[in-house]
Amino acid sequence: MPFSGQVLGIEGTAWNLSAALFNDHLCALESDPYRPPTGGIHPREAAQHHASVAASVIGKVLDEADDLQGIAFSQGPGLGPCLRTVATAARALAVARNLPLIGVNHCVAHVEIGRFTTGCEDPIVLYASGANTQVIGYLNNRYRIFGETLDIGIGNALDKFARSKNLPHPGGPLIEKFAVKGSYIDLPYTVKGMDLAFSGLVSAAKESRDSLEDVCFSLQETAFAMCVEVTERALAQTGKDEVLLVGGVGANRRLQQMLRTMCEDRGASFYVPENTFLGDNGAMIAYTGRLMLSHGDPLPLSDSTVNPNFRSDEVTVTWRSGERESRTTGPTNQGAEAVVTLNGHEATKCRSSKRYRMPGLDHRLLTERTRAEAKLIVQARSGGVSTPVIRDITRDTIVMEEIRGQQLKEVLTRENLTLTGEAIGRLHTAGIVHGDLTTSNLIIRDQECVLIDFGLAHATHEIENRGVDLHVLFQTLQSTTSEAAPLRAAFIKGYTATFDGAAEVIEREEEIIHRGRYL
Ligand SMILES: C[C@@H](O)[C@H](NC(=O)OP(=O)(O)OC[C@H]1O[C@@H](n2cnc3c(N)ncnc32)[C@H](O)[C@@H]1O)C(=O)O
Ligand SMILES: Nc1ncnc2c1ncn2[C@@H]1O[C@H](COP(=O)(O)OP(=O)(O)OP(=O)(O)O)[C@@H](O)[C@H]1O
Ligand SMILES: [Fe+2]
Repeated sequence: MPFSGQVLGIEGTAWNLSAALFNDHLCALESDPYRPPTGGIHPREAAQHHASVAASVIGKVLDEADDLQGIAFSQGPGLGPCLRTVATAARALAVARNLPLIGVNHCVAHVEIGRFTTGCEDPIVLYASGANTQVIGYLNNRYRIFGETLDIGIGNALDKFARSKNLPHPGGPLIEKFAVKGSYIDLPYTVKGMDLAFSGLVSAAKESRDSLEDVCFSLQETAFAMCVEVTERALAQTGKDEVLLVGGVGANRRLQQMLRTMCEDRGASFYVPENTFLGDNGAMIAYTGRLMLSHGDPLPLSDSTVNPNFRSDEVTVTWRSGERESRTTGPTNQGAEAVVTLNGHEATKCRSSKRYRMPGLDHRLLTERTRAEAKLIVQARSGGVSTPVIRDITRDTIVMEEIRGQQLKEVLTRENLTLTGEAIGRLHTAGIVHGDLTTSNLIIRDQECVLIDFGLAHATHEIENRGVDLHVLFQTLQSTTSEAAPLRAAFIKGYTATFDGAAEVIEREEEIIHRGRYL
């Protein structure tokens, strides 16, 4: 029998105390945002705000209830004091009314309300909010994180910059206004595989002596181009053909436009919910809570402790059927950033201009990456790493030997992961990091692992960069197979055999996984 009845959802992970009532449609939604008088969000003050308005906000929504069946709340991620305030209110209500309690993952809720309100089915999600910047896709009953920020969320990055210019919180919408009158200047662009970092960009923007309009414009252009690039990468890797934008920063028109352009050029569909459902809101919690309850996921009170670092891939999704069949790729390999044509002997890799990004940025990325790629392929070969032989190079094109073998993603065995570990160990010994270690950039041929796609590679001995190399690979394994752990162990075996500094890098990779995102 289909589930009927209403679920109350309470959201309060950071700036917005919001409650909603969901049946098979939204019945009521009330919010009371916290606005810091100065500076950014102060967790304790925000929690005090939530505590002082909760009764009235929730009360108004409950006035509309006539068939209440459950109480859902944001269990995490978010700011500890805020989460605890909301959880306390939710527990009290559930006990008083003898109703089931449902602990909702806030990130999953952003995705679910986005799918519901736009009607998309199986998208690659760009979740761009204050605290989070993630590229998410559904696989084997979980929302997998393909890539994410390695330091701060994009919204926090924008807000930090705005604060440094004495603009009030939240800075994102104001930056969007100033940007309208700006022109493009170069700022640091940091993409590592499907991960991103914003700190360097924010520091450079803060220090820039150009006009506020120009810096706001270029900050947006650079940060958004980074997000669109990793989203396109996830599309190319998974073969999915829908993109969904969620999170508070999703309200930005320029970000929406850039994603729409990228999707048009790739033949994918772009979806974005209306603003009410983009930033934090109670409706997303009520809706997702109702989905969970109707599939039998209530939460015992003893398990209702909040989790400030709750990640989307920790949730088993009980309410969705499998992902849709992926599209098959055509005769040319249209990767995320280049078109590669193979003729049986040679591979011609031509980097494509991207309409979504500024011509200046586009030209810079194409030239820098083509040049760096050719140079590092040659250097890696001299360090004993198997790579294609380079035959020719122009501004945006490299002609190289075609490697005839199987992509690692097609042959994910322990033996092949050990071969991969050996190759990466040699690469790191040679002082090079690959920068994009996904399983389609590793080709297994004649009992060896050949490395291709050095577009994001660089020469460095830094442990952090090596750690990120491993992290990108392990994340790909995590998001594409159900037996990531033994494959990871097999990789480490090979890596340790060919690289003296392996232990330190493996330790760093573990640190990267556990690093908090709420800086
Ligand atoms: C865990 C949870 O607390 C957190 N929530 C959160 O970050 O609030 P959200 O409502 O999703 O996003 C707020 C961010 O969204 C930015 N923002 C809002 N409108 C914007 C605009 N037009 N352009 C750029 N940024 C904008 C704000 O500057 C702020 O940084 C999250 O989802 O990560
Ligand atoms: N030298 C080569 N020999 C054989 N196949 C190749 C070669 N270079 C590239 N390819 C094929 O083309 C695909 C795309 O190449 P590459 O990864 O270099 O481009 P890309 O646009 O950077 O892709 P992505 O961003 O998705 O990693 C590879 O996954 C591989 O299948
Ligand atoms: Fe959020």
